[in-house]
Amino acid sequence: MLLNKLSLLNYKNFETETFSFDPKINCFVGHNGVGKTNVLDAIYHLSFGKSYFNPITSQNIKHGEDFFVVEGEYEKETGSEKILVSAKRGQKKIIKRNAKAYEKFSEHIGFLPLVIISPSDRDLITEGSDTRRKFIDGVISQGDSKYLHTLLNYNKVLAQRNSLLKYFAANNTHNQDTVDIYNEQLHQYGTEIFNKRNQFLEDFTPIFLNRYRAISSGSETVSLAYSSQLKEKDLLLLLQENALKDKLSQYTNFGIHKDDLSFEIDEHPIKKFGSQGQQKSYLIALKLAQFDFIKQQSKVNPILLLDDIFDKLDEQRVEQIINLVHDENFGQLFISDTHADRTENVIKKVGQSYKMFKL
Ligand SMILES: Nc1ncnc2c1ncn2[C@@H]1O[C@H](COP(=O)(O)OP(=O)(O)OP(=O)(O)O)[C@@H](O)[C@H]1O
Repeated sequence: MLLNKLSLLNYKNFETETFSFDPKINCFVGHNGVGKTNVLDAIYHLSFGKSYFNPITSQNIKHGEDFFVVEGEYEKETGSEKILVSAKRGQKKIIKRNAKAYEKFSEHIGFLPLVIISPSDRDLITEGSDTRRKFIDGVISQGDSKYLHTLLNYNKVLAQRNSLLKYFAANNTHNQDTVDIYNEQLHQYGTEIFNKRNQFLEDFTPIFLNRYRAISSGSETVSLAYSSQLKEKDLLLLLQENALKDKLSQYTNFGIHKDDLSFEIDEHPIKKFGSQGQQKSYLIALKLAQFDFIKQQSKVNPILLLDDIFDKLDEQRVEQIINLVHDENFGQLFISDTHADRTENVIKKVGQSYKMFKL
């Protein structure tokens, strides 16, 4: 899969801009704030229908403008594809594939597999469990559209159940039969998601450990574990047994919305005990494993975006990663960096075709 051409109109700091890409390596270089990350984000937008960095659509429209359009021309094994994402202030975003609008954005997820490695990945270690659940969901969804659909259903029922609990508390009333209907639905969707997450971790962990070993030369042991209340008990039982707790807290205390991943190094949480370098290596191993996993599932090389790589990696490690595209294993690579010379020196060594874009 290749992205041949990208056109931007009023996207963040770009008014109108068109880029024609190299099939292997593309580098965006320039001073801070010129829009290097924004170009990568536009490419991300075409795969996921949203920004990786700023989920508020209106803030992705250029200041003072009314709308943005991002358009990409791809070459897939099945033929060429034109994907367009557009947003107008106050209106619903539109995603079109070959001029036909998607009814549901979820149908588009996984069509253009993509992995991004960015300094903001550190949120996976530092932020709450929500960020880690999003990571798991993102990886699974790219290869399993039914999973995303089930997850959306689960979240809808969960929101309804929470509103109902609040409504009962506000009106000093309670109807367990209605709660039970939601319990059944949460149980059905939640168990399906739990099973898929569990299976995913089983498949993904060895891939991740392999990647970490390769990056760190095996000097420390790391682990990745999935924690879920559903490992202890069936969700329906948990919901029934904790009915009073939910009633008092006006909130659903049990379910897959409480799942988390634990990241450990030598059996201690990496957040507290990992050095900065170890944390970086852990995150890169996670992302490269994501790449391997999606590739295994979709049988295509995902597009790889490396944002601000030298912020995250030393020169040797960048070279090591860029070398990966030398193999047939990797597909098209997009890189952003502040120093043109530094990036070009590393890329030249790889001996692949490349294109530099000075912004
Ligand atoms: N909606 C918007 N309208 C206009 N400009 C915007 C909008 N959103 C972001 N920007 C501008 O985009 C620029 C940041 O772009 P970006 O993050 O791509 O920079 P960068 O080249 O990657 O910089 P760095 O090297 O510091 O990472 C800032 O100048 C910011 O003001």
